[in-house]
Amino acid sequence: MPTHPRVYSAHHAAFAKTKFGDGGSSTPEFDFIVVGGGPAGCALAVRLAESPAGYSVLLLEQGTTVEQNPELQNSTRLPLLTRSLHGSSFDVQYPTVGENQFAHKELKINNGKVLGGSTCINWGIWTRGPKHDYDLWAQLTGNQELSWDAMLPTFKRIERQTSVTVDSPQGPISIRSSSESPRDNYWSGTAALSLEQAGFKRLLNINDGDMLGYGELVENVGEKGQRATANEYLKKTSAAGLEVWTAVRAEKIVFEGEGGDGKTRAVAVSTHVGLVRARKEIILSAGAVQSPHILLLSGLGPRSQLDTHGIPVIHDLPDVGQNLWEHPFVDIRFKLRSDKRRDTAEDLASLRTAGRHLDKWANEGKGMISGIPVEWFTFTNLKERIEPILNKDSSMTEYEKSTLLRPTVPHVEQFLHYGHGLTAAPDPFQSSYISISNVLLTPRSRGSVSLAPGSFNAAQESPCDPIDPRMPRIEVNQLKEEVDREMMVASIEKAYDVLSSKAWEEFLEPQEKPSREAILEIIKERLTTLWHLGGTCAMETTFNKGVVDSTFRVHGVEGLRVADTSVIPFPISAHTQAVAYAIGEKAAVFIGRDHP
Ligand SMILES: Cc1cc2nc3c(=O)[nH]c(=O)nc-3n(C[C@H](O)[C@H](O)[C@H](O)COP(=O)(O)OP(=O)(O)OC[C@H]3O[C@@H](n4cnc5c(N)ncnc54)[C@H](O)[C@@H]3O)c2cc1C
Repeated sequence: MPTHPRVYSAHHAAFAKTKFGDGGSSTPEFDFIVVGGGPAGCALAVRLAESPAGYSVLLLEQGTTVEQNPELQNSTRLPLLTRSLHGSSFDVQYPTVGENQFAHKELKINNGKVLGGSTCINWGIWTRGPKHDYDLWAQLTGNQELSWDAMLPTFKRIERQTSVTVDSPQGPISIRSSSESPRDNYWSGTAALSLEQAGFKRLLNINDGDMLGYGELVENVGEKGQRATANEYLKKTSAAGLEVWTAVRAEKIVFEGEGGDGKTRAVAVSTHVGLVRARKEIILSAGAVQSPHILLLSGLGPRSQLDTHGIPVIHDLPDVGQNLWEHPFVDIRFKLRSDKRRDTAEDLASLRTAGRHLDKWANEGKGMISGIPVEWFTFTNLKERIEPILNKDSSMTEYEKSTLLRPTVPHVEQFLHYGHGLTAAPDPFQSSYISISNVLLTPRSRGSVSLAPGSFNAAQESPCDPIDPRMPRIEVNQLKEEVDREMMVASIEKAYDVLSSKAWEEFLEPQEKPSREAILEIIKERLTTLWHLGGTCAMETTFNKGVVDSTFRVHGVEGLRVADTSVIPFPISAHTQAVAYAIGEKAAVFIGRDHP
């Protein structure tokens, strides 16, 4: 793979001998080891390696590369084909436990398992999030470098606008808004009008920090409609000190020092192929499920849980794996009248029409396949609706008040699909749809990642298939809290208003707005996840001890950080990839400062 800096795969016969010597006689050593090649890990490893300090950096990824899997390449290039990657070798599909879910479903949560992480299998929606979330991070952690004003230059370092704009930043990840896309969506004007008619205020840019209203989609897609993944960081760097190992699974962290609660230092990563030492630091960027899982397997976590699994306690950290948040979502669909059918995502499920769209994209770089069939987003604050529920709930903490009841925060997001939405099976021969996806951005419900029976013993065994990750027990507890259900109901009611508005009258078959009870049944049937996980190694705040400090250093040990969406203390009102890149970028700054 010539475009990347030195990339080695453990699948190659010579790998073990080259890296670990004959019979494993040597232990490779780097200044820094970054575990996990998703957006946070790639941004962090590249920025560290580009530092003038001349660090040597090893990036470890359990999956293989897109280039090693040519049969999946087209699907990773085109966001609209994302669905075909679900269940492929690039996808972990984390199983979850369903007992506390409102819908009692055992979800399988897709997650990338390939160099580039979930950016290779995601939808390509690009949202930085509201400035008020970052300002609250800064306020609650006491670190002003996490405020919106301090994050803005970080986002500009990541992004590259495909159109020429006045203040055009030039980072590795190309982004564009839907009006700059050659997608040529027939429904755009009608959809915008319907949002106006439903009372939404037009936003000029959904990424300028103020998000209440409706605005255009921004997507991380390059000039030819190709998805920009975290691999862009690796392709664009010439840093000599960066080495990438793929198909290598990190099992646990190895410590030296006193143990117990004394000074203990992380010095090496035990992988399924051998031990690798870090002279300065080890950083976990393995995502919101695997970063806490690796900590637990290494002896950092709630003492009682570690004792139950027979894992020697390095440091008692009760919050590891707790506070798991995610964004639940539910599609509402209205049928297009049969004589009004035009291009929608259903076309891609029919060979005849999909061929036409594929040809158009291949020959002209245009058409609906050159992006996702979404153009408009809405963001709504529901403070007035949820305050009465929270006021009568005596378990409501100050922390929850400070995050949930802000008048500026978007509680729910909606996006308009030209097609059947993300959760329904395509139905090309029967009918075609316009859908609204309703996303709960600020759930109060929390889940957890914990050790599954046998995890520790399994982690000791070696070798095993490097791309078969260890599975912890995952509870997401979607809509467990009443207030979460209320926010979802409010969003769905609004979705009915939008799709029943005058603008859609001649195009859509009418549907009566269901009762509250009927909406709850719809939610039960269609509830799923938007694959945004976070919070499991949260930053310390005024209210919570957390797992890491505000520069992502793990409490109680030295030489170890977590840098990925796990550190986000409360659900951010945004799709999470831009935030993950920003966390990787920030971590490089914090680490560089500690190791001049
Ligand atoms: C189907 C889908 C659609 C999505 N759509 C969007 C979207 O449109 N917009 C958006 O903003 N976000 C979206 N997301 C979410 C976004 O992609 C993630 O939030 C983001 O990728 C998280 O980044 P991360 O670096 O924290 O972790 P990840 O992307 O999960 O990367 C972690 C990496 O670590 C590796 N790893 C894990 N354990 C180990 C180990 N033990 N050893 C070695 N390597 C390991 C994994 O293989 C993976 O490559 C979507 C996600 C999915 C799955």
